[in-house]
Amino acid sequence: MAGDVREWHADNPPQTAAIMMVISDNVDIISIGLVKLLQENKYNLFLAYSFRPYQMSYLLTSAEWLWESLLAGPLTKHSLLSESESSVSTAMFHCKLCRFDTISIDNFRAHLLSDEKHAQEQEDYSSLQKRRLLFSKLRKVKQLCTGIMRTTFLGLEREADKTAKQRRREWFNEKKAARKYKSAREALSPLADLSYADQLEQKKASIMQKLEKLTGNERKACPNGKSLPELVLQSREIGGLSCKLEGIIESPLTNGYRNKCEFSTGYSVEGKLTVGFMLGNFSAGVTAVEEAVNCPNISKLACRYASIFQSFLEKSRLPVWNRFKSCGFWRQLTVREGSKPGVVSSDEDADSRIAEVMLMVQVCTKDTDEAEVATEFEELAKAFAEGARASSPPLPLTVLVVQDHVGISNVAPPDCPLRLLPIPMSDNGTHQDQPTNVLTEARIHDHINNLRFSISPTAFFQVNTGAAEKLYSLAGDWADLGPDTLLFDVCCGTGTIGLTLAHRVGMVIGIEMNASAVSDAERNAKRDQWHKQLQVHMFKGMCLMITYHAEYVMSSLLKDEISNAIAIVDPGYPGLHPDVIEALRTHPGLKTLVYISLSPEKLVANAIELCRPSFEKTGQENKAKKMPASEPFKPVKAMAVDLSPHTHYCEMVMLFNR
Ligand SMILES: C[S@@+](CC[C@H](N)C(=O)[O-])C[C@H]1O[C@@H](n2cnc3c(N)ncnc32)[C@H](O)[C@@H]1O
Repeated sequence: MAGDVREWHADNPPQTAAIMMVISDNVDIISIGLVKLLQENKYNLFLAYSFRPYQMSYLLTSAEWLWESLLAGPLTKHSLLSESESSVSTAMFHCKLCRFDTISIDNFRAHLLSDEKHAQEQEDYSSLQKRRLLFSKLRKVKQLCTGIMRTTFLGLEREADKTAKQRRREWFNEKKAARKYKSAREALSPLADLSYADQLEQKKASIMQKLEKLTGNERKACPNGKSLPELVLQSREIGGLSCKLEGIIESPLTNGYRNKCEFSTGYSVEGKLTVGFMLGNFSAGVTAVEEAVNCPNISKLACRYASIFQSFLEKSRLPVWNRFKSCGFWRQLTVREGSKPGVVSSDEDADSRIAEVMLMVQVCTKDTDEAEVATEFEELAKAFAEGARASSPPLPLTVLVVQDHVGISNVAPPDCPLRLLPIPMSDNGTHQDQPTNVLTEARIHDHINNLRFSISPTAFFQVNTGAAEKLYSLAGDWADLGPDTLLFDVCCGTGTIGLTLAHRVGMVIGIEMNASAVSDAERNAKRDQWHKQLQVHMFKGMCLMITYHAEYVMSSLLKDEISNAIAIVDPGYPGLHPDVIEALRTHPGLKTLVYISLSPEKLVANAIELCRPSFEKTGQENKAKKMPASEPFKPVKAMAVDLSPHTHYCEMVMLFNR
């Protein structure tokens, strides 16, 4: 029966005010299993039995009856053996032979003496006395529980007021929070079982929600008595959206499109040493690492390198990283791929786009013997080189680099020490002519709009090259560029946006905090292609890439005399710093802004600051509202761009002007 109750519970969202009646003579036996479940879910429980249980039940019941008296007629106080609110005392002694109940030990003794049948029971009299003591203790516990029940009843009444919808939502949220993925496919490609058209619909709907949210937040941000901002007024004509959503741009590839994959090391659910993906967050207690089986977004090449690394680790003398103890050696493998120029691959042969491969193995060399580390690195390079050659078709391997990171999480700072490992060319031990510990050549190349981009190990590069090309073209088209435009590429990474649009503007200034990405950007800008195409020279007027946090330099870069500036910002997850927003918003020469974001929530939060009307200060505003007097931006249009098929992520582009 306990099983039945559990099954019912599993099939039904918590019915906080549900009443459950248990009819059983074995309640004392089943109660241990049920007590936690029923208390946690605050079910309203009634018990009925044909005779009093030998032991009192620990269940918190609302009332208890003898079944016969329940059937005999209307419920009376007498027939109610236990009723939580009035705490009526229950019969404490029960004769199993003739089902005699009494609360008096003397009556019970007299009953036992009444005939021979009870002689045996009489012998147990002394044990009954002991039991009496126990029962009296239990009765106190029950009285205590009755008090708790009363409080629970008040809670139940309040709970009952909640709508079924609310309860259902809470139930699903709890389930979601407790969710642990069953497979790497579920964790990495949660939408893979939907058709691509359905995935796009889902993403579009989610972006529309964000646009509605922006309208709502702008309305809230407008002080009483002030006229509503234009975007709130115009939203009435477009279904509550803060601006029109033009649509969603599809990814050219839906399978094998990722050009960067980070594989963790660890142990699978079965305890097998694995190079793959964690099935959830470590902070949520998930530690299992599973192989990337059936994850359509990942290239076959990346999976092959993960499996070569896994075979190597099985033989290595050094341990894999232990997340609980924060110790171990081998931590992570990053596979980065560079694509050939102009190759249009299809979902079936997505790997045919790959021309160059960079492998970055993250280790923690702390407390490990240097000579042993050197030997292991040599064997690692050999394993990758041989594995790449033995694959069919052979895999490209351009750069092998080791990142030495001692931190707790695998996310290493960009200035973490890197070491370039020579890649053996063949079994006879000849090596590629590569210097060790010199990182000048630790780069692969990718192509966007037929331009070649250098990518160093820690530099950001969009993970879906084909879709990124569409994203940058859209940003360029919306930005309304001209030959005298000064284009600010804010958070420029390797300079992809600014450089792909440089031929359409007078000058590009890129701002990026990651020094090696800026060095890539400078190399990319200096290439012959730029000199020929644009007759530009670095730092002589056309393309300037600056290594700085945007918040420190934005206001000084936006000089007063600039009248034709356009900014394209792409800050990633953190969104724009308030100082950058203030600099952009308060410069009168900046009329157009294109915001690209993988985190539509952040975009919406920043958009509120960009579009909020500036009111005279009353001194009452909180810090977030202190925007110096300036003309607010208006959101003109938005577009979703799908850079991550099979996942929930979606890039959002929004055009603002004023
Ligand atoms: C989403 S990436 C975009 C890079 C580039 N626009 C592209 O598409 O390849 C965001 C970039 O912003 C940089 N970044 C983040 N916060 C920054 C800040 N406060 N100042 C300057 N750059 C920043 C990161 O290092 C990263 O390269």
